[in-house]
Amino acid sequence: MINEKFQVPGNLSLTQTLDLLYTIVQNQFANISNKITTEAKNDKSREELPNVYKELTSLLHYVNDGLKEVERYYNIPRWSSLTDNNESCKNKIEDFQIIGHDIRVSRRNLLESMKADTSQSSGNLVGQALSKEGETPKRSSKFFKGTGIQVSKLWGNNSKKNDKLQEEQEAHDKELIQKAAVIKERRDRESKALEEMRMQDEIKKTQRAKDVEEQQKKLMELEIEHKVKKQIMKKIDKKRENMTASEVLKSSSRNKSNDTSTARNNTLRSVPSNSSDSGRYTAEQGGRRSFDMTRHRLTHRKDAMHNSARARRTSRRSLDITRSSHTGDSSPPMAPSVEQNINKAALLAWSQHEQEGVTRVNLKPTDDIRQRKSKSSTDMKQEANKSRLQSQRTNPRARLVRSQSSRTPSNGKSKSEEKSKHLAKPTKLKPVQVKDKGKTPLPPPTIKQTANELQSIEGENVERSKDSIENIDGIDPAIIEQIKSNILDMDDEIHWDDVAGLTTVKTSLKEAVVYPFLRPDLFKGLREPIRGMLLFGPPGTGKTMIAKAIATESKSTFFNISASSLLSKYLGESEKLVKALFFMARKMAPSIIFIDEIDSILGNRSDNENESSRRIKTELLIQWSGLSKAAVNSSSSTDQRVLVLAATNLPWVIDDAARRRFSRRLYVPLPDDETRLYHLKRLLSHQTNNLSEEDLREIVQLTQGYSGSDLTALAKEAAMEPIRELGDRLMDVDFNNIRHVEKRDFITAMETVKKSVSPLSLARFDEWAKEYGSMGS
Ligand SMILES: Nc1ncnc2c1ncn2[C@@H]1O[C@H](COP(=O)(O)OP(=O)(O)OP(=O)(O)O)[C@@H](O)[C@H]1O
Repeated sequence: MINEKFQVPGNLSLTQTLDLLYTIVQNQFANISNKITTEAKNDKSREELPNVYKELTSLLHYVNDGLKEVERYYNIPRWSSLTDNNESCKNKIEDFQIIGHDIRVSRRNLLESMKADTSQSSGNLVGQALSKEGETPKRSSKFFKGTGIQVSKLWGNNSKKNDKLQEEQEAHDKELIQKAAVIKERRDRESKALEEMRMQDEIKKTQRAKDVEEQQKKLMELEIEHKVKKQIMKKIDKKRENMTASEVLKSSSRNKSNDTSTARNNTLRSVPSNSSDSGRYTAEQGGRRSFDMTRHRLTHRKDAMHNSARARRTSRRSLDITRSSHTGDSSPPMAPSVEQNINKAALLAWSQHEQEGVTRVNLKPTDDIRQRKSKSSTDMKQEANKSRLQSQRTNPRARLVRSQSSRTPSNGKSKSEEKSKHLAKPTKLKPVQVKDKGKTPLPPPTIKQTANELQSIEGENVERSKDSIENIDGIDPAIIEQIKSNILDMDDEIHWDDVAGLTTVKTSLKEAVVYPFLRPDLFKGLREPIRGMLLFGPPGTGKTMIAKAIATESKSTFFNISASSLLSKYLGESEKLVKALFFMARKMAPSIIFIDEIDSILGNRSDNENESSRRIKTELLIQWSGLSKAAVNSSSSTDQRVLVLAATNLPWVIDDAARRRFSRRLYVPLPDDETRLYHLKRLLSHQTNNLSEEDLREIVQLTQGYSGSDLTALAKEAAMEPIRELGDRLMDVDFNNIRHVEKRDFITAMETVKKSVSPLSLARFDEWAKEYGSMGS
């Protein structure tokens, strides 16, 4: 290889060619270096050293010629100008200088070692070596001219055997070696600096990550601290409220004064307001409730706060009175610990009395306190029983849920009065068990009785809520108006009988929606009603009709929405509308929010989706989820009776997130023979006709694949035929003289009204129904 000349491969760039040459030289030099180490150790092979020296010189020639070839091939006038713009070339040239330095050093060392051998032996190794050197290249290179270095000087060697030349060469070698050493040093420095920079970067990165971690930790700690504080504050507040209530009760029962009895009443009122979640309500509250729940809640909360504050003031006063009357002097108030004990005892007595109807106190206070406590708890028990009985008398809903243990007979009031009390029912009620010892409980009401009572209450609610939608607190009246005019559907009354066929669909809907809405008492827990149902199928199969029929049959408020009724030209209005819609639906429960063509609102998300429709979609999904959450967290049956019912002809377009929320997906298929017959009969029932059962069956056969709406259109078209025949006589003809509709009219109409659903789309519906839905017929 060394004796050959380097050839520039045509397909490489300059840098690649330099790389190739460098790799060849590097490998050759590595081989020669190996030889030097092995041969220098072996006496016999030392004779080979001159050859090795020659190889080193040839390698220098090879590099020299190779670089000249590169110069020629790439037409490089000056290496220095090239390297100014080309960093990688510059580095490569430096690499050549370094390897040149290494080759020269090895060659010099080898020469030294041969000189030493010559002085010892008779042979002249140096002479041999020098005589074996190749010829000095004749053409000088411009290589390194800019830097004052010339290839001829860098790589050339003196083939002259005289010492002078040799010395010159050595001096030159030294110079080059020094230069190469400088380059090497600079490179080392640079790589060291680079390494340092990299290390510093690493340190900075690690430090930054640590800082972020610490900040997150601190934030988390702060959050936890905040939460804990909040919980503690809540507990303290609750305790304080309860304590105040019990204090007032205690003192009022003892003093029996007018002032303290007012405080007691107020306190009794305020207790449930603070613990409305527990679902206990007093009779006064129930009686006072207006139907407008939101306003009522706000007013009630205000009242409760007011009463509670008054109660606290009164209780403090009454506690002082009690204290002074008990001690008989005007001594300073009791030490806080004793006061706390009294409070605790009263609180415990009150809560246990509430739960069990018996007094049991676990604290062990002083005799004095014990006396007061037992007395007050007995008083409290009587008070609570009294108030409960009163509550049962005045609050029918409360009586209803409590009637299993104690039924109070009607107190002779008129039906309308009773109804008005029904309307004033509280939203959240839980059965409160009162142990009336010694009394035989009346038999529980039958399911039918309970259902009837519930139904009458709920029916009244719907009526009232429809009247009072003008002013629902918290909703912009303009939005209410929009919902009322565009969405709330109060006109159409469609019953099951109006919908032809679809028995399976009807049965499923009755089970999933109608019965749970009518009998919320039966459909609780696992049986709780679903909150999302999808009706899908070809167009005109009666999906909208079914939705309306559900609303009628379940006595629900029907909100009928579509994409157009939701889209508002004002930014952000649509979301408000959606929010208000769900809010109203809850208020007016049982309700059905029917979304026709849901694919246009909740279709698959895409990149080119319009921003406002994306926002509506998100709001709709949020509100829908909120409905489920409200139901889960609520003990009230009304909250649970809001259903999102949707219809689509393109179920496969619906977004996955929306599809998931439809617990049931019912296929509403094309009508079968029997359904078409039933539908035809219903359509013709208001039209004079001569069609026999046989004619009808024939038409049914001819209308295979017709949808419900196709059939309606066909019947309308057929009914027009006798009129068309009249032509201009139409204006004078007597109604009774118009001929009846006949089979031939249907045959003629079939030429105009054809089926609208293609077999291909039917196959697609079947496929989707198999995968995601349930079949209906
Ligand atoms: N099963 C049916 N019983 C009685 N009438 C039906 C039935 N199916 C369809 N129709 C008739 O077709 C008309 C359109 O029905 P409807 O709007 O309920 O269909 P749809 O499935 O909601 O259609 P789209 O998917 O196009 O909204 C109804 O007004 C009714 O006259």
